[in-house]
Amino acid sequence: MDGRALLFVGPDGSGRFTLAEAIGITLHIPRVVSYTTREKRTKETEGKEYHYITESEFKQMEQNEEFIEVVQADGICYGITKVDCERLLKENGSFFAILSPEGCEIFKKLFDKTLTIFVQADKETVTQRQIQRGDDPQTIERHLSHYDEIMDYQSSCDIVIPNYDLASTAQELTTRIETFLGITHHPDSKY
Ligand SMILES: Nc1nc2c(ncn2[C@@H]2O[C@H](COP(=O)(O)OP(=O)(O)O)[C@@H](O)[C@H]2O)c(=O)[nH]1
Ligand SMILES: Nc1ncnc2c1ncn2[C@@H]1O[C@H](COP(=O)(O)OP(=O)(O)O)[C@@H](O)[C@H]1O
Repeated sequence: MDGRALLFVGPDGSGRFTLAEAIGITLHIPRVVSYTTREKRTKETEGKEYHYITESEFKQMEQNEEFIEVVQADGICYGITKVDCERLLKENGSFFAILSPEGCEIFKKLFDKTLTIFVQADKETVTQRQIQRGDDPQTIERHLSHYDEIMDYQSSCDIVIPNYDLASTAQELTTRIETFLGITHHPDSKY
């Protein structure tokens, strides 16, 4: 596909969603929203974090070949549709996605220009953030069981960014994404 896909990957709780949202607002780049069969959590909103669908709806969409890629993790299905990617590329020329390493590899093959951004934080930090976010203990344990395997993927990414101080991480990442997108600023510009 002709267009630029910015792919966020990293361990759960590292801050992928937070950074993608913040940078998306600054640079006016939308995020492609995945479909999932997992239940919507109380704090989540349909169409914001995900599109929540049943397993049979997911199967039907898969049979109709609507997905550009699908992944199953811990019994939950996730997928991104071709039509959503095409629409965002037509409207904006680029989009963000939050993906597993497998999803990133598929997108790398399908898109002309991809930038893989690995958001990194240590195990203690991601654990604390998930507790604060209100994830239940089983979910945190499930996420942590994938931590080491996901960290191994950083060597395959274009950018590896540690996320501790949110403001400075967002600023550094914005600059690096602007370079990738070929956005230049007037030297006197404050932003
Ligand atoms: N390949 C792929 N991975 C996805 C997609 N949507 C989400 N993910 C990954 O699935 C993981 C689990 O999602 P999450 O919302 O945290 O569900 P939880 O594990 O139940 O808390 C995330 O860490 C993402 O990396 C998708 O459409 N494709
Ligand atoms: N640099 C940071 N400092 C402190 N808290 C952060 C930082 N980045 C993200 N968070 C918080 O940590 C939690 C996990 O971030 P989130 O973006 O949901 O992670 P992910 O999408 O990688 O699972 C959220 O509650 C978020 O507000």
